[in-house]
Amino acid sequence: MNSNHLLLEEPIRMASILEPSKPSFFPAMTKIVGTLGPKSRSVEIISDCLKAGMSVARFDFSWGDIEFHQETLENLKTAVKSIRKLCAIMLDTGGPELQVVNKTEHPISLEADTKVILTPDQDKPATSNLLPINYHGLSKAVKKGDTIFIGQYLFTGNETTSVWLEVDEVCSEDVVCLIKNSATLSGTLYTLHVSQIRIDMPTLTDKDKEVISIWGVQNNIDILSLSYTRHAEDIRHARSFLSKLGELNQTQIFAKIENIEGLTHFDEILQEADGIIFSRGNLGIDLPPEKVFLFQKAAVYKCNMMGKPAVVTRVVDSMTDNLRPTRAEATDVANAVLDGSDAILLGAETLRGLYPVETVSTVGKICAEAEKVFNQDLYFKKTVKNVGEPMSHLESIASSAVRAAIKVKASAIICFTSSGRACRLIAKYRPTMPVISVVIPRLKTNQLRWTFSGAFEARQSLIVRGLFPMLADPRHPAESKSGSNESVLKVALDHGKASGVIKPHDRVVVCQKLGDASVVKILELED
Ligand SMILES: Nc1ncnc2c1ncn2[C@@H]1O[C@H](COP(=O)(O)OP(=O)(O)OP(=O)(O)O)[C@@H](O)[C@H]1O
Ligand SMILES: CC(=O)C(=O)O
Ligand SMILES: [K+]
Ligand SMILES: [Mg+2]
Repeated sequence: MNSNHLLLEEPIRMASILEPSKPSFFPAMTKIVGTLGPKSRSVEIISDCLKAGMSVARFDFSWGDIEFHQETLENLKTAVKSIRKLCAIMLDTGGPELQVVNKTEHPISLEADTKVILTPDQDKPATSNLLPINYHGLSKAVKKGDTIFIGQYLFTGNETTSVWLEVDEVCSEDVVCLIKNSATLSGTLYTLHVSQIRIDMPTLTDKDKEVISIWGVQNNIDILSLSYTRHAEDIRHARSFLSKLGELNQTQIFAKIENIEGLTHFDEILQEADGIIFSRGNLGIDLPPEKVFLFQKAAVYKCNMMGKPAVVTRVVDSMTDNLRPTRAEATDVANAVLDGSDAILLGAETLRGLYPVETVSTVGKICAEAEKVFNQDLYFKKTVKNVGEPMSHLESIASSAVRAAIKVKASAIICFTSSGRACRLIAKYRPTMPVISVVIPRLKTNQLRWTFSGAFEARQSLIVRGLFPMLADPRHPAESKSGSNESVLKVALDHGKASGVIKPHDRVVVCQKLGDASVVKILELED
């Protein structure tokens, strides 16, 4: 199998495991995406999450309205300004998600071995034997014997509120099910999963389009997380939709793979998408449990080889209610890093969990430890081999920069870029040191006004492992490539020093263009 079965490079001294880890400014090279919700929307909590290492904020439109999310976003903006740390904004669509509609929000008790009817008639109240759902096509999609799961949105497995049903019969649009376990549905949002069926609803729903054209446009979203992506066509369609929304033609699209249909079309989806989110919450139900790891490893590997960010979800569910993850979860986070993931996405833990800040910080610490034993050497060789020859000039420069930085034990790589392309290629080779990507704004026009590029490019690299962007002053526009960019380089070095990454007498590798030539140079710092 083509996965990165990464082994530790050399045997580890047992005693070294107990040595306290060196504190570092950057919590980890692996990025953390936090879902902002009821338990993580105050300026204070958001600031603490940012300080603990969150670099992407996910706004999940499966629940909450535009006003609610806008209020949260305003708080995020305040936090970003006050602690001076960039954060990317991700809009996560609702997509073709099946939901139980319980308008009264009263708890509903379901009793094992009795029957319950799922009906698309949303005017009926939810009761112990009738559950209205938001989808008319269920009766056509299921057959007797199929298994249906109903759980609290982003259910953690800890709740006693989820229920398994077995389809007993189909009566016109209704589906009669046998309840397999007793449970009480309490809480606001319940989603329905039916394994391995095709839902004939569009991936980008009308509601999603409305949210994107209002909230998305207003807030210049950096990343669209396209829930339930099933085909490459879904991405093309979303991209064409974004392209008509002004600045959102720069928004990146991350395909969320949440079911077997998405898994089957993974290769074509990866070609079209800017990144992939392995939605293990949903996938974990659609796939047999023993197959989940296999998909993760194979898919992360493919993303790595394409140089596209791979994001893994649902790692420390138990931290929703506890200060410590289970040992299985802690190991799982580390394995996601060893597999080559770029980022970890937190769902219930930050959305409605009791310890959002501690979760970000714990996950960051586990990632940092795993990065230390990541077999970069093996990874590098595989990546070079996979690219083949002849390499493109830029790819050869990028891989050389990483190799040089490792060989001279540089403490950082500084890479100049406008499009972000060069930095991403460097990140593809998984350097063991932070890459300070200096994004040089470019003057551009839409024939109405002149603006500078760079903000999207800088924030979008916040989901790429190892990249730490810095937006250069527009008074150093890209057009001034002629000089050696000494002044910007100085700012970048100062930035690295201030953040503790670069110290006196360190070596730093710089990747930039001098005249027409792309160069990799090694600096020996004095002070
Ligand atoms: N303003 C700049 N000053 C110096 N070097 C730069 C600058 N911008 C990019 N480079 C260097 O140019 C090379 C090409 O990188 P990259 O593709 O990211 O450049 P770009 O300017 O963003 O995009 P493009 O070359 O596609 O116009 C890399 O070696 C990169 O470090
Ligand atoms: C986050 C999410 O949607 C999932 O894991 O399914
Ligand atoms: K969603
Ligand atoms: Mg999901």
